[in-house]
Amino acid sequence: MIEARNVTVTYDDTAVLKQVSVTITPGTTTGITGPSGVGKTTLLGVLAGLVQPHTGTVTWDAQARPMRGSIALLAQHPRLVCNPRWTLGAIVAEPAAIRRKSIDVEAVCDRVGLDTALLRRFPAQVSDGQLQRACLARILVQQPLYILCDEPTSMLDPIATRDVMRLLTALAADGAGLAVVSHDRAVIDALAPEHLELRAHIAS
Ligand SMILES: Nc1ncnc2c1ncn2[C@@H]1O[C@H](COP(=O)(O)OP(=O)(O)OP(=O)(O)O)[C@@H](O)[C@H]1O
Repeated sequence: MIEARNVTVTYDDTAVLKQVSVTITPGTTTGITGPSGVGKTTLLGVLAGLVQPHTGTVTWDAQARPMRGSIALLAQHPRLVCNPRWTLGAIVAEPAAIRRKSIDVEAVCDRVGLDTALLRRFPAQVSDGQLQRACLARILVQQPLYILCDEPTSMLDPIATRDVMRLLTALAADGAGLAVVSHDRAVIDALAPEHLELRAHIAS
């Protein structure tokens, strides 16, 4: 499990997260909600090992660092994190290429509802929702222990939102530990009966 204990993150002398504790457990989904700017994305960064807390501790399966390939981040704006020079096919297949493993691309695309014809295109040639599906397909290929999702449905229509929520639920049922950030309480309530509500506080 990922355990964050009494984590404080400060930017420019302003405390964004203050004494926050949360545990991400394999096979369960933990919702993280709260108003804009309260520190939800920052907390995901801490859980991913990308943001160093100023005080407090984070451990990954009792280790001081996450195991390589054990965490996948589903970004709020996939366009900002996907390499624009890579086709969707390369983006999806990279985790398998690193491990020199073969994958059933059709099965993976089918599971996330991505038309395989889009795999030849570059990120600039597909919609946000299609790119989001490619990122989900990449996560299926990676098979991480933990999936950290930042507003996973914010760019999707209601049908795509339902599909993504079903997929995330299935991934947790398969044993992944999920953290899902959303400002939408309906999404959090549907995915994660257990949730952490971050509240704005007076900076000090
Ligand atoms: N690298 C940084 N340097 C300085 N301030 C930052 C940095 N990253 C985030 N912040 C600030 O920290 C606060 C929390 O940002 P964060 O993105 O974690 O909030 P959030 O709850 O995810 O917001 P939203 O719901 O709008 O996406 C914001 O006030 C933001 O301006």
